[in-house]
Amino acid sequence: MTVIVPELVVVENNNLDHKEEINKEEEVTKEEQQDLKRDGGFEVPESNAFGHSFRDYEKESERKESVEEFYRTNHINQTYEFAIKKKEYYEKLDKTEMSIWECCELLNEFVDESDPDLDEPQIEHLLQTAEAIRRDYPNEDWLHLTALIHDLGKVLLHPAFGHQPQWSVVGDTFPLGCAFDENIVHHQYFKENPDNDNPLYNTKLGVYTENCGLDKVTMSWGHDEYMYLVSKGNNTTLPPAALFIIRFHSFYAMHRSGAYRHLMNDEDHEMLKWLHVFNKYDLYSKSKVRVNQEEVKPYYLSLIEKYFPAKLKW
Ligand SMILES: O[C@H]1[C@H](O)[C@@H](O)[C@H](O)[C@@H](O)[C@H]1O
Ligand SMILES: [Fe+2]
Ligand SMILES: [Fe+2]
Repeated sequence: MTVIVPELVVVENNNLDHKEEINKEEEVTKEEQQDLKRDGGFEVPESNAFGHSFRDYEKESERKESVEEFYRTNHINQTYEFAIKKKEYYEKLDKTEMSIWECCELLNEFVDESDPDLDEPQIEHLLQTAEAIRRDYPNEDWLHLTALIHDLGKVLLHPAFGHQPQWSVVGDTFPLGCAFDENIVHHQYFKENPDNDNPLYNTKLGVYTENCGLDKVTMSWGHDEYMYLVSKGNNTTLPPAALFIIRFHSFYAMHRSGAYRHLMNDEDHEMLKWLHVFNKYDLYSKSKVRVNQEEVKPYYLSLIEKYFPAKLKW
């Protein structure tokens, strides 16, 4: 199968060089971590809105306890069977019909309980990410739209979707049907997950074969997989790299820590370049500074029209 990947044009004032990171089996090294931080176009802030470093799950803060409780519940309940059932139920896309922008507005109501870096309504996060990436990659309009929609799957929290609990919608994701990797946030809570004691699921490969490709992997159920299903099921014309970003942006153990390389194939490594670009904006654009929605709305409406039908099935 040939997959068309948009060419990664490294913008001039952007010295992020992801080429070295591809096809490496080992964990992301210190140097690579530095590379991820270094960027002339986008200034990576030292601290989040609470004055702490980003994604510090151990740091005492007003959100630490609730975030940890979130992951405890998430890690106990996300099993291979659970994820498969949810996917079967939601991939029918028979719950409702609405436009992308309507969905963005629905997210005004929700704050993500898994996030140590942000307690703003989700629509702010979508616009902050999209506007930040648009500034540095002005010509990649598909990437602006990907940023705008990447978290729309959080609409599963909405009463119209059965009011799903936060643990089955948000937070980092991880493969099921094989051993849980130590790089996953609050890994200790997997001890209470029934799959952890199941010999079918608790080995390195579990139900998978070496380098089978992430497309074959059942990830913990949540907003990533759901929005991927929605985008694909509504025949978006966004490129495969956009779908990969949407589907795996919460898979930090893979894209940040370099875990689960044994499940990835060559295409995954190609796509990962773009996910690395995207992640910087997804994570570090989180702030208390709000974007003027009315001002930017016409631009995003034009992108939605280019890549999606007017009404989508959800
Ligand atoms: O708390 C955050 C949030 O839920 C994001 O939307 C998700 O993509 C991240 O992976 C997660 O850690
Ligand atoms: Fe997300
Ligand atoms: Fe996000």
